[in-house]
Amino acid sequence: MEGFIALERVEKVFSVRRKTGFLRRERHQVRAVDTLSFTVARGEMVGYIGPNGAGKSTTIKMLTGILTPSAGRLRVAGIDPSRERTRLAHRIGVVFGQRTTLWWDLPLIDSYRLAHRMYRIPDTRYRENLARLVELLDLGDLLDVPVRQLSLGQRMRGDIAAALLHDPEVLYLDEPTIGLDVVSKAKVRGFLKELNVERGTTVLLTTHDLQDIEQLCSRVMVIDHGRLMYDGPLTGLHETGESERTVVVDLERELPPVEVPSVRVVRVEGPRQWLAFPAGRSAAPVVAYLANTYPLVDLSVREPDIEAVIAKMYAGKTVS
Ligand SMILES: Nc1ncnc2c1ncn2[C@@H]1O[C@H](COP(=O)(O)OP(=O)(O)OP(=O)(O)O)[C@@H](O)[C@H]1O
Repeated sequence: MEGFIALERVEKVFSVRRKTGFLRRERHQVRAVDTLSFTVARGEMVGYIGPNGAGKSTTIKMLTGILTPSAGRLRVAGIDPSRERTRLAHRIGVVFGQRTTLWWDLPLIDSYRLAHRMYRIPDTRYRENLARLVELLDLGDLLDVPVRQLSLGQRMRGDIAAALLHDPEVLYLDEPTIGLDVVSKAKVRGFLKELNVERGTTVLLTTHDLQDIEQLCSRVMVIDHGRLMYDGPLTGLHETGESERTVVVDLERELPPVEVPSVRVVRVEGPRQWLAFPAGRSAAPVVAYLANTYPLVDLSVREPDIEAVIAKMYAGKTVS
């Protein structure tokens, strides 16, 4: 089993009690993660996405050692997380967008001082890292502000710095841009990109915001019902989801819907027409046919909306 992060047929089954009647409860099992196998190479930045309840958080919790797998084999940097959780903690950083690890009532800097001692970061390294993170994440004016007074975007940047003070080789990010405004999102994304390129930090990113994935990850894994449904480049999702690309044509004048083999006209508005065809096919023959047959003024090809593609995948097509 190779890879900096490696899972081999990992399972996590929860036993839950369900109320089935007055005073009656039955035990039943929830298979949150089901024979999951994948590897992530050192320095990769991978998106880990799926609908609510798909098993993403459970996977991350097993990767940090908080949860022990029910079956299978799991390694992070050669370490078995649930057996050597403390040793692993020095090599990984975790950011949960919906929960802060910072001390709510204390100034931001106090949480960093605590991390300094908790991770036993050598003094010089701590000072260097703090200075670099404060600069890159624009935290200079915030260090003396109590965490509860920070805006969501400021707090998120504060949390990211806290997760990186001890120079982790792996960073798990769970919804790092949730609730942030456009400017804060751009800041966080810009920083993560730089971190990955300059430090070679391996990043596993869970998000519902597909722009995070589009802008940061060349590889994406889609999980549903605890199983891996797709693993590959983001562009490949279009084909998997059997979505459609759209050609928008501007004709010289209003005309009846154009007729192009294997293409549907989905909308006509004056001289402008919208044509749809399967995303997996090349646009070249469609464009050539249109140019030879109709009086064109302009033409553009639009890629399918990724959210729609994923929604289609979730609607029942299992692909591996
Ligand atoms: N401690 C637990 N006890 C019982 N069931 C659990 C526990 N933790 C998670 N589950 C169940 O396991 C499944 C996967 O949950 P998980 O939190 O991993 O999903 P997720 O993909 O992270 O979802 P979300 O996007 O909503 O955070 C769900 O059915 C959930 O109810």
